[in-house]
Amino acid sequence: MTDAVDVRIPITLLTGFLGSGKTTVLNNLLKPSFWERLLHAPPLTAVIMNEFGSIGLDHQLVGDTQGPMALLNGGCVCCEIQGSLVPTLKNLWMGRRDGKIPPYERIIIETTGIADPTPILETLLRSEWVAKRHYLDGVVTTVDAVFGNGQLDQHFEALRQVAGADRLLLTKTDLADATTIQQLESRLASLNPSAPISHVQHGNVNPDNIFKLRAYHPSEPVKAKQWLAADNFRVITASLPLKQPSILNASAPSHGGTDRRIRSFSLTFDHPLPWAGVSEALDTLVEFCSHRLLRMKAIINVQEYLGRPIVLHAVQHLFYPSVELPAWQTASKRFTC
Ligand SMILES: Nc1nc2c(ncn2[C@@H]2O[C@H](COP(=O)(O)OP(=O)(O)OP(=O)(O)O)[C@@H](O)[C@H]2O)c(=O)[nH]1
Repeated sequence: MTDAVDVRIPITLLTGFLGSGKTTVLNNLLKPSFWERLLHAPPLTAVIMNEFGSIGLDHQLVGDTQGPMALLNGGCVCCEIQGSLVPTLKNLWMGRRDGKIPPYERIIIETTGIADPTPILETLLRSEWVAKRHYLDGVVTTVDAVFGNGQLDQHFEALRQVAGADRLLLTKTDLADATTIQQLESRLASLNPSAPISHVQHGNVNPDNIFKLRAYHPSEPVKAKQWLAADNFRVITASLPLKQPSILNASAPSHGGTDRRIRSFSLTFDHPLPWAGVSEALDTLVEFCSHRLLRMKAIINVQEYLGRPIVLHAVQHLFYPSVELPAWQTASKRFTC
C-alpha cells in the first residue's frame, strides 16, 4: 500500500522509562508555536495517555492541544488495562466519524514509564478493527542521557523499550557529559542497531524523527532499506538448508557485548531462497524461539518471486502478512533478516 491510497490513521507509540522526557517531547509536538517555527501547520493529533496511577496527572502537563485527548489510568496498558486500548481507539474513531470530536489526522499513545511496548504492539497489530482504520507508524523511545545507563542495568522494561524502538530519542543531553552520552549511545546501538538515535533537549525534537516512520509499513525499496538498517547489525553468514539449529540458536555477541539479556544480529544469504524453506524456518522459529524473539525484520530474495523483494516482520510470535516491493533498490539481493 502506498501513501497515496492509505487513508488509515497513523499511530505513534511514544514510550521511554520513568521521567525520561516523554511528556516533554509530546508537549512540544502538540504546540502550534513549535510548528510555526518549522513553517508547517501542526497535524491535528489525538493523544492517548496511559498513566499508572488512578488519577492521571500527565495530561495536565500537556499544554495547548487542538486534538482530543483520552486518558487510560489505573494501570499499564501493556498489562492490567491492555483491554482498554482498543475500546479507547474505537471511541475516538466514532467521535471523529460522527463529528463530535475534531478530525484528527494521527494518534500518539504515550505509555507509562514502565510499560513493555511489545504487548501494546500486539494489541494494535492484532486487532482487525484497528488495522482496518489505523496503521502503526512506529515506536519512539525516549532515553534519559543521565540515568539511562543505570535504568538499562536495573529495569528489564527499559531494555525492552529500547529494543522495540524504531527511533531512539536521547533526552537531557544538556545535563550529561560527552563520555556518558557516547557510552550510552554505543550501548543503545548495540541493543537496537536498526533504530536511529537523535539527541533531544527540552523536548525540542525534529518531527521527522517521530512521524511518517512507516516502520511497519515499508512501501518503497528505499524506505525498506532504511527500515532494515542491516548494515548496523553483526552479520552471521548462513547457508542452506534454512532449517538449521545454528540459526535458531544464533547468539552473536552484540556490538558492545555488555547486554547479555538482549542481543541483535542479522543473517544474510547469498542466493535466492525457496519460499517453502523460508516458511519452514519461520515456523520453526515461532515454535521454538518466539518467547525469546522481540522483533524480526527481513527483506527476502525468494526464488519464486525473483526481482520482487518480500518484506516480513514480526513482534514476538506475531508474524505479519508479507509485503511485496516493486523492485530491489541495489544490485544486492541478499536475504537479510
Ligand atoms: N534539563 C532537561 N530536563 C528535561 C529534558 N527533558 C525533560 N526534562 C525534565 O525531566 C522531567 C521529566 O520529564 P517528563 O517529560 O515528565 O518525563 P516522562 O517520561 O513523561 O515522565 P513519566 O511520565 O513520569 O514517565 C521534567 O521535569 C522535564 O522538564 C531535557 O532535555 N533537559
